[in-house]
Amino acid sequence: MTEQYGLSLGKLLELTLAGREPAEKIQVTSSGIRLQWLSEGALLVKPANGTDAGIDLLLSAGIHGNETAPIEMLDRLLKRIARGEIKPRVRILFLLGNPEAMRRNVRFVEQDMNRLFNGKHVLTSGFEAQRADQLERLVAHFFSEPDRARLHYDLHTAIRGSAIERFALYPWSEGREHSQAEMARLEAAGIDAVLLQSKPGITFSAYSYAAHQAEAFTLELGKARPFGQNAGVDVSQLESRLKAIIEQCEPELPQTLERLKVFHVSREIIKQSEAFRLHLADDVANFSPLPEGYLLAEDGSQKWIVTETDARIIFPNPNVRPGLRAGILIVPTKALDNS
Ligand SMILES: O=C(O)CCC(=O)N[C@@H](CCC(=O)O)C(=O)O
Ligand SMILES: [Zn+2]
Repeated sequence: MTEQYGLSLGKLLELTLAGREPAEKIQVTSSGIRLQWLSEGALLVKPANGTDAGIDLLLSAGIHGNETAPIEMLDRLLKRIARGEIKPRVRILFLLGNPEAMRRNVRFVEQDMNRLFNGKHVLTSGFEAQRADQLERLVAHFFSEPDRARLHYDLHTAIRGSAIERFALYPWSEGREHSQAEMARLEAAGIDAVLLQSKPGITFSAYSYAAHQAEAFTLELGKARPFGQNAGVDVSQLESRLKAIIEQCEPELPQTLERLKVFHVSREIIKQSEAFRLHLADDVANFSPLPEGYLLAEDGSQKWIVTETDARIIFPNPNVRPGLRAGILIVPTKALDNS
């Protein structure tokens, strides 16, 4: 196939959705960029000889199969690489997390894959557990080269609408500080808020962060919609920033955070049993403020009453399995200008 139409490995998404393996697993563009199919939904891109800037960039989407806007964005970036329009100077691993859930347009098939990392998949079995294991191995291999900068953006969209549309969750690990420079980069990528975690996590970004010392983020980019219906999800600023990182032509980042809103987790609401009741309407958006004294949830004799000043709720979801997070109570870390 000519480069005008792009190398056929640029069709990672089409191949993955069709459940097809490419006949040719390695292809090289005319400028020496190497594309390698690793397994279903996994493609490695290497810069041409002598152009590698020493950065390993992991771009993942589709960990939840019905969160399609970021999958479409990665598809656009990869196709531009395969056409020779974008010339990477960083190694990139493209991962489409849960192909079967993507084909069915569902969040997951058997269980939420974004609760199966950092060792959790070995405690269970089934389709998503095997895939989480495979993704961890792919990432471990990708991040095994020494003395390189490691960056992971795990891209999502949310079940509910959000008062703050684009936001990041920044994992936590003992002894590490959240990087101001990375937060400035998020701001430059059109992310409006960041939520700092304060305990170890079991999500995909928490795995890269803790197990491979990558700078890693879950990015929430709008509301989840089916393929082809994402005109209302604006990822343009992030897409331009990723292109700039890939080509190593990023405009200089500001030294201080200007408009990024910073929150930290006050408490996670963990559903204990099927008696769990959440006292929030389905249309309450992420980041909605909750008044002090508000009875947020009950589970048998356990009650979650808001005691925090200026608390907000994100990801309220009473339909998770017992033992899993049914919402996060967050509070602002610094004075908020526009809230
Ligand atoms: O909208 C929701 O309720 C969930 C959206 C979503 O999938 N969010 C991620 C966040 C991952 C993290 O905490 O870093 C998730 O719940 O897996
Ligand atoms: Zn998600």
